[in-house]
Order: sequence, then structure tokens, then C-alpha cells
Amino acid sequence: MTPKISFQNVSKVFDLGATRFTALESLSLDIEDGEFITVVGPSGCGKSTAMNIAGGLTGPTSGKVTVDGVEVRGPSPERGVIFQQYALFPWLTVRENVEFGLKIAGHPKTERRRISDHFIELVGLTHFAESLPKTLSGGMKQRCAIARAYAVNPKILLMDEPFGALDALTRVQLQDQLLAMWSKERRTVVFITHDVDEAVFLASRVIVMAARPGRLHKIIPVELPYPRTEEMRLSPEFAALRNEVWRSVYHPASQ
Ligand SMILES: Nc1ncnc2c1ncn2[C@@H]1O[C@H](COP(=O)(O)OP(=O)(O)OP(=O)(O)O)[C@@H](O)[C@H]1O
Repeated sequence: MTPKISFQNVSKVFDLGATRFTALESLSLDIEDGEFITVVGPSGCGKSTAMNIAGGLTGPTSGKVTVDGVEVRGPSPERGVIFQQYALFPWLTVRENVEFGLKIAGHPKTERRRISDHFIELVGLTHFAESLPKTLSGGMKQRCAIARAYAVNPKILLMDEPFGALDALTRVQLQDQLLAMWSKERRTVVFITHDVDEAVFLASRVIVMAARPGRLHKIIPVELPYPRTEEMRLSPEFAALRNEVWRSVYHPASQ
């Protein structure tokens, strides 16, 4: 079967005038439809670069990324991107933010309302639908960003450290919520994180990258069943996986 996303020998070299810097070297990776993968690795190992290439925000120097077998050549509404900065429009309410992409796509008002109601409820912001972003906490803003990304019905969600700015408790709550949403509205998710626990809890496979040059180091399958639960976080299996990911990131030579 054709993978949903396929990185085929993808390299990215930045021309810095006197020198050239290889941010990503020969990344090859297939991601199946509906899979939830997380990407971890030391700072500067090319995680965001790889995601930006998949999102069509920048092109590779060589190799290619395909989605459903078709080469990515630019951004597409099929691929929703969520960054650490919430990137909400501050002058629009939660509902208007969630409906923004639908409006651009020409959906009629009643349809926009139906879709925004659904996703605002899924992320637990129904009581804040008419609020402006400045009145929301960081976690609520990020929930709004997730609802907005889902609303335009992308087949793929590319998430670059979306919970990086949040406190630990909010983070855990959003992880649960994101997985609940993913099980209802199955999309292919690629999620970058620096948090090893988060990487293991969310993913069916953890992609570990290494730096200088940025490259794929190891793929660690997470054979814990979904739905993932609080008990699983405390299980010996989870601890063993966390240790394996940790060692692969911080002591790659030994792994
Ligand atoms: N536009 C650019 N010009 C030159 N170098 C760049 C550019 N963008 C990224 N780089 C370099 O490429 C390398 C990979 O960057 P990237 O942001 O992909 O890493 P990352 O793994 O996402 O890092 P972090 O975890 O710190 O966000 C870094 O060394 C970075 O300095």
C-alpha cells in the first residue's frame, strides 16, 4: 500500500555563503495512513526542517516527500500545521478563529457553524466560543489552534512542539485530549517534541533523530494499545520505552 507520507532520501543543505550546512541528510521514512508518530532528537537535528519540507513550507535540496504517492511541492490545506506559538488571530473570537479556514474555503455560514460547534466542543471550549484569545490560558489557546487545524479537515496534522510552552499538568491533559480526538477523527499525525514521556505516550512509533548532520537515528515502536491510559504511564513497559528513547536521544553512540 502507498504510504500516507513518504520521505525518500531527503536532504537539506543551507548555503551560508562561505560554508554549507547539512541540516538533514538522506532521511527516508514511510508513515502509514492514520498513524500517530512522534519525532524526538537533540536541538538542531533537523526535526523542524523535515516537518517544514513535509508541509511544503520549504523544499528539499535533494530527495522528495510524497503524500499519497504525489510529490509535495508547496503548502496544502490537506496538511494542517500547528506550531508552539498559538498563532491565533487576536482580534477574532475562538469561533471566528476556528471558522477562519472554512470561510476562506468558501463554506456557507450554517456549515461553518456546524463544523466549529463540533470541534469547539471536542476541545472543550464551548463556553469560550465567543471569547477573544487574550482572555484564554495557554492551554486553551492551543486547544483553539487544534480545533482550527481540524476544522478544515486536513488528512495530515504536522505538529511542531505544540505543547512546548505549557505547564506539565496542562500538557498531560492536552495529550489525553489530542489522543481522544485522534481516535474519533482519525488523521495521520506527525508530532515533534522534546519531552520523552510525551513522545512515548502519544505515538505508535517514536522517530529518534541525531544531529550533525541531522539524520534518522532509530525507530522505536511503542506496542502499548490505544486508548492510552494514566495507568500505562506508570507501567514498567512505559518506563522501559521511556528509558530506551532517552538513551537513544542522549547517548546515541550506545544505542
Ligand atoms: N534557514 C536556515 N538557514 C541556515 N541554517 C538553518 C536554517 N534553518 C535551520 N537551520 C539550521 O539547520 C539545523 C536544523 O534546524 P531545525 O530547526 O530543523 O532543528 P530542530 O531539530 O527542529 O531543532 P530544535 O529542537 O532546536 O527546534 C540547525 O542547526 C539550524 O541552525
